[in-house]
Amino acid sequence: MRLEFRNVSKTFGLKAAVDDVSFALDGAGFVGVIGRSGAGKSTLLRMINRLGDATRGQILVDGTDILSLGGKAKRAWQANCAMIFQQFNLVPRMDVASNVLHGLLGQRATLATIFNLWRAEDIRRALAILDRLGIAEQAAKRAEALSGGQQQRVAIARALMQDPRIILADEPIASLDPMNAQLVMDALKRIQVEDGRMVIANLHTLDTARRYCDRVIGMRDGRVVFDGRPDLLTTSVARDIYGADANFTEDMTSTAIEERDEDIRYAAVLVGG
Ligand SMILES: Nc1ncnc2c1ncn2[C@@H]1O[C@H](COP(=O)(O)OP(=O)(O)OP(=O)(O)O)[C@@H](O)[C@H]1O
Repeated sequence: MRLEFRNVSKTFGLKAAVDDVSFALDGAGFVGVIGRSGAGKSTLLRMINRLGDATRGQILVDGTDILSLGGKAKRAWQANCAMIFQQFNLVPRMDVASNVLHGLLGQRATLATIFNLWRAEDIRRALAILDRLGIAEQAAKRAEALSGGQQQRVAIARALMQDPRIILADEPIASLDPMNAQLVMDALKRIQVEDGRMVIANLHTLDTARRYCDRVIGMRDGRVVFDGRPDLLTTSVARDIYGADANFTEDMTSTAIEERDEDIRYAAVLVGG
């Protein structure tokens, strides 16, 4: 799959949240979008699945401008790019399995979904996805009873239910402690590598971008100011992206955890890796 931004801008009033952005992504990979708050990361991501429209430009997916899609074609595209959010956006009082099955809303008859009548094969698939993410035993619990890291993995499971080509993640670990952040990032990475799906994640820390991404896009004031491999993200490049002064240190964007042995073993058990 080729995803190409061509001179894409999005303005709110006079403010250009995304300003003449062009880049192309070829094939599956893990792409991180970094930049300080207000740089335009969310706006960029939301245009890809048409949660927000662009003011100018084209977003080409295998040659088709997805910004020009309407009606059924637009919905089909949206089903192909699932989104996960910082605040998980689950239905808190609903059980985990039903939350996951909600990934199929729009693909199944409305009446059946209102009454929570799902096909046996859908239920089996939801449970298999939960199992893959290491949270099968939570399937019958209410979503609100789970930890943040578990809830985010439920949100990932719901996204996978759509069988999307792209997973868009808007600050997926910003509300999580470092341990749970690692579990969630490991789960996203596995999905990207094993399934060959493209993952595009807005990340608020440099160390996460370095550790998980194949490609990093750095934004500042709506513009792309860095686009390349994570190993090219030197401190001075980072300083430029974050618009920081000479006092900038990487710790300012860091959530690095101490990698104690038991943490690593625990993570491996939970994600089944
Ligand atoms: N619906 C909106 N109406 C008006 N201005 C908006 C709207 N959405 C975003 N903006 C503005 O556009 C700019 C980019 O916002 P955006 O949320 O994309 O940045 P971000 O990099 O994702 O930041 P954060 O990490 O804080 O979410 C900001 O100046 C923001 O105030």
